[in-house]
Amino acid sequence: LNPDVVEKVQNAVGEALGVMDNRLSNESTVKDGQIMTSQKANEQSKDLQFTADILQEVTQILVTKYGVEILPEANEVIESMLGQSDEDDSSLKRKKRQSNYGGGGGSQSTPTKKNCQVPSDNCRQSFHLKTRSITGICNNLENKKLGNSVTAVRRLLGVPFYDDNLNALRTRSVNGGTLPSTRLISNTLHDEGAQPAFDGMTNHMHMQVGQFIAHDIIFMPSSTGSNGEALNCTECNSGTKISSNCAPIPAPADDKYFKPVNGPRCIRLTRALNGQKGLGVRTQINQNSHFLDLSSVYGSSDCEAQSVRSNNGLLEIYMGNGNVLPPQAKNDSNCQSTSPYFCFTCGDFRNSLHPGLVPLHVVFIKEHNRISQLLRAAKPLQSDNVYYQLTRKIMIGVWQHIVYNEYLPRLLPDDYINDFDIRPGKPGDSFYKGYSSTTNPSLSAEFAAAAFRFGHSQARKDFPRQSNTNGSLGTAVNIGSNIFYAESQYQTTAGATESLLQGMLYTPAMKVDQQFSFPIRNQLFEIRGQPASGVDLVAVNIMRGRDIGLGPYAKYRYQVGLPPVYSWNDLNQQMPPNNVAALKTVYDDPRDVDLYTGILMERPLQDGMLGPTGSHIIAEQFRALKKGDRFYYENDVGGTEGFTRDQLDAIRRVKLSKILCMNTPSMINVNLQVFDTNSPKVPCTSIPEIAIQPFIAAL
Ligand code: HEM
Ligand SMILES: [Ca+2]
Repeated sequence: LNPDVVEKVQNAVGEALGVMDNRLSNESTVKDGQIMTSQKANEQSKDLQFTADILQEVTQILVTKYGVEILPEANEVIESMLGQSDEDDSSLKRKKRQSNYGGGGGSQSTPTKKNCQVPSDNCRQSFHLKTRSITGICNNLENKKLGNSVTAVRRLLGVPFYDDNLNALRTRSVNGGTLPSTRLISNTLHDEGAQPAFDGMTNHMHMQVGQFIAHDIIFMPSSTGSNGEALNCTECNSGTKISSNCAPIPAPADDKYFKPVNGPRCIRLTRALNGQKGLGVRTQINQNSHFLDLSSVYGSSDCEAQSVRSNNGLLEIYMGNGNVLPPQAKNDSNCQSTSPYFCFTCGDFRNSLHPGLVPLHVVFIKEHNRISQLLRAAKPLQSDNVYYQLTRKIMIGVWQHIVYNEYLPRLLPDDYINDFDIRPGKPGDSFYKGYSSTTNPSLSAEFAAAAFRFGHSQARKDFPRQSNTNGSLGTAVNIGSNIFYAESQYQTTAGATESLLQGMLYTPAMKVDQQFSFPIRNQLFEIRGQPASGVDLVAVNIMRGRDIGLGPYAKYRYQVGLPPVYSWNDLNQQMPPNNVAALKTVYDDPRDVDLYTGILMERPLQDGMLGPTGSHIIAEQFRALKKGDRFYYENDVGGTEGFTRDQLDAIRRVKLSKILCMNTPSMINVNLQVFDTNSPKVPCTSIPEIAIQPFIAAL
């Protein structure tokens, strides 16, 4: 190490700690729960943030003084200060504690009610050859942290797009002007208008399963204050006054919903948590295991996994007035409904976000318990863990099959399914042979913050309740006043979770287009009786893209095989003329268009819901999640315990509609095509349930 660089780095660290301490004294935070959020950081993420924020500050100081050229050498110095292992209580971390860091604030997302036994991270142990870990560790035997929870997201173009190339949100037009506020973009381009367009074919269940997939594979936590509490990023000047991790969105002066009060009004936004591990660019993390492994049911940390388990292989449930619900989260301060209508504890913190989500959690918990009980009934002498692990393995296989066999084909055109090799086999087909330990399964930032948020366009303004005969049961539950309110799940006379579930099967989703329903654009996280206390999810999505350094739409066109953009006319091939005209009214230049907006403005491909850019980013991600997952259900990887041919065939015959039937007592008939609003209804009994015998044989 060059002593000169060592000294420069040490000085910069000292200076950075001073800056951070100074900021600390200005930083105003609020107690957990006072600001409703879905992106709540757990302790492990918070711990990363404290170091990362300092590293980012050190980077700024060094770059300002010596230019970016110093970073590679400076990084070597930092590495030696941080020590080799993440777990080390390195000198930088100790310094951070001395300077008041180290975070208090308990967390509901890491419950401590049980002793959590963390499996060894020695990937050679037989556990890891047979069993998919909860966190994702050792899925990849060569690079054990690949796809693990609390690791970085991937960037499709390799680099982020920041104004300073390091950390600062993109604010400038290619013409030198300022980019439009994302709320202005939302108002101008994404308002629903007078005639909301429903999807002619696809039901609301497709939306709901999409979100369940999202909550399995991506959880990008928001930054917290240095005491571990939530930042209050509501005021327009909070980015300078409160924390550089605030990025509030200015509302236009003539905004119809977020009206000015004593001056300009902003929509709150906290920047995604920075988890950079060295000097250089800001880096966002995924707090869930990246793999498609039902993290939403089983959790993404070992403690979280324990907190949803019961005994005899079962998952915990709560019986509310005769209805099965997930266990109650009595200490969840984020929950807006109060005793006795608590929100719930599931593998994913966001489970009680809105009324459509809990019913699906219930179905998967019940299916786990149903299968586990079948196994135990057949071979009663095994341990809790044996039933749990085998059931979990079956459930994840079934889930992956549903995603690749039923969900994706409705979203993506056939040629994308073929080109990206994401079509699952049929019963009798051979194993999948494409596993590759060099494929990075991690979530791409572009998928997480743009492409896969297409589903927000499918969300209706409400969740109608329906009986099995298609009759309406009570009034529809609207979204706007039910974000993190859980009463609707307890309303037995209105059919509790079951009527919400059936409502999603029998009512259409909104069409995937640039329009969003009113509550999505105005009432996310709104507190009842306090209009405009929430956020605009569309404005947030676009701003999130700038926050995490997504490039503008035009930058991705080459990657997805489209010609470059120099003028507005170059967009005509992929976008209807009306959409290009609309874009012109808000953006200065076609090369400024944000990725999320660009994706939604494209004309959908034939047999698909999205245009070429969204379809490509999504297909690429699901290829990575298949090819890069050693435990992908169709695999036969030497040394890894997968499924036998009989077991695989049993899974390949599973249909989501049957799982909904088996776990919804009032359901007698079901859509033959589960995501088809107009599908003929058939008796549940006419669809076979999973053949359990091949799995019992393995016990
Ligand atoms: C009523 C339905 C829904 C609501 C209210 C909702 C709400 C939200 C909220 C509040 C966020 C966090 C935004 C942020 O802070 O950046 C979010 C993120 C996200 N949503 Fe949704 N969502 C819904 C449905 C869906 C659907 C159907 C999909 C996919 C098909 C989806 C995919 C995503 C993804 C990928 C993220 C990013 C998650 C992360 O980075 O952690 N959502 N959603
Ligand atoms: Ca996962």
